[in-house]
Amino acid sequence: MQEQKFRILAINPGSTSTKIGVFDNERPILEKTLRHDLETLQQYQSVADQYAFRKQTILDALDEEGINLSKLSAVCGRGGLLRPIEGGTYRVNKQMLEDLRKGYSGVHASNLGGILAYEIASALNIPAFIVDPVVVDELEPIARISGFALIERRSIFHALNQKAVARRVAKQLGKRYEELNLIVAHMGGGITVGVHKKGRVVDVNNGLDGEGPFSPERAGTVPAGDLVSLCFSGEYDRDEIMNMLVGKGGLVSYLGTNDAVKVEKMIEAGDEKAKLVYRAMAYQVAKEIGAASAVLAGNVDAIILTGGLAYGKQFVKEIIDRVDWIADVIVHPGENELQALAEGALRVLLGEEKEKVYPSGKFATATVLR
Ligand SMILES: Nc1ncnc2c1ncn2[C@@H]1O[C@H](COP(=O)(O)OP(=O)(O)O)[C@@H](O)[C@H]1O
Ligand SMILES: CCCC(=O)OP(=O)(O)O
Repeated sequence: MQEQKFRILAINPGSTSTKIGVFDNERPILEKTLRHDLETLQQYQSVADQYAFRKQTILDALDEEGINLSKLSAVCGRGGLLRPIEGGTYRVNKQMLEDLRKGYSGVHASNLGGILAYEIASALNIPAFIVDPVVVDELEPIARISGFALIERRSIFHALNQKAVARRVAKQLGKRYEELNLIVAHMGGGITVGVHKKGRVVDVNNGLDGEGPFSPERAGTVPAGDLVSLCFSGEYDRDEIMNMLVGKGGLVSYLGTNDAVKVEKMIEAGDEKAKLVYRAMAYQVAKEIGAASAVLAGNVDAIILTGGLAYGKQFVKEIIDRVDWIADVIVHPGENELQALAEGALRVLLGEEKEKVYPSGKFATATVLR
């Protein structure tokens, strides 16, 4: 029988970039990172306001590359802060669009993924999907306890890339993902460290707004009492404080840039503050990996470092020096999200997997305290 052929456009809006890919089945024919500098993004009041800018940037890039939109079979976007759901491929529907537009579980660039996919796909009369959104929730009950009864820990992380890279490493090791205990540190605009226990992410820091290592643009865990004092100092409103934690935290707050490549240049030029802060970011990632190894009681098959920051040789070395006593460290710089999006859509188009209907599972009617 002749192989079915599908052309899929994958769209991955991150905090500092929009990545796009065009795939013929699983074969990439175009992959492009459209970087957005801080000044450009800061012109927009909210992530939702960036929609028209990002859509035009995507369409211009496809046009420049000579991609004929009418040849597309489907568009797949990275899913955002929806209701918590199990992993899988979901068709973009009305409820999903509503939740993405209002930021049901918060605001993040990936909220635009499903919206951009839908808008581009519906003009072409083809389906739009999302795969493994940032709200994939497989936490064990013990991991949900925060330490204060009104606040529950939430699973918000780089689910798409963490799972895709973990599967790739399992294949390299000649095992199934479901057989292994892995710690995956995704280090991009945000940083999340996931505990993958036999194929389920049973614990992970909420990489969006206030847990775990600081990142190029996020504050991560900060001392709670001091944060409360800042909130009630009378100098800042809620949005300003949230912007400090997400977008203007981390490297941005100390060094004025979210670009680790620039920070490395500052260090090369002898900037001692830049060196200290950059090393501190690696130190906090290593600490989080140590904590993750305790969740697995030390039974760790491998530690995986991935995301844009994993290209930084010195940064990666700082982490490895602190954690390689736990398990072998495997470095997969960058991410595999576009490929993972395309493959997720393809599995459904080929009928290998059933598309899931949003919202689903035990969280379908969940309300999130915010
Ligand atoms: N070669 C490199 N060396 C060090 N850091 C890098 C390199 N390439 C990208 N980065 C850094 O990785 C971060 C972005 O990671 P990425 O995974 O692309 O983020 P996101 O998808 O969240 O926008 C930025 O701080 C960027 O400067
Ligand atoms: C919301 C968790 C995912 C995340 O932080 O993505 P970016 O690093 O792309 O901002």
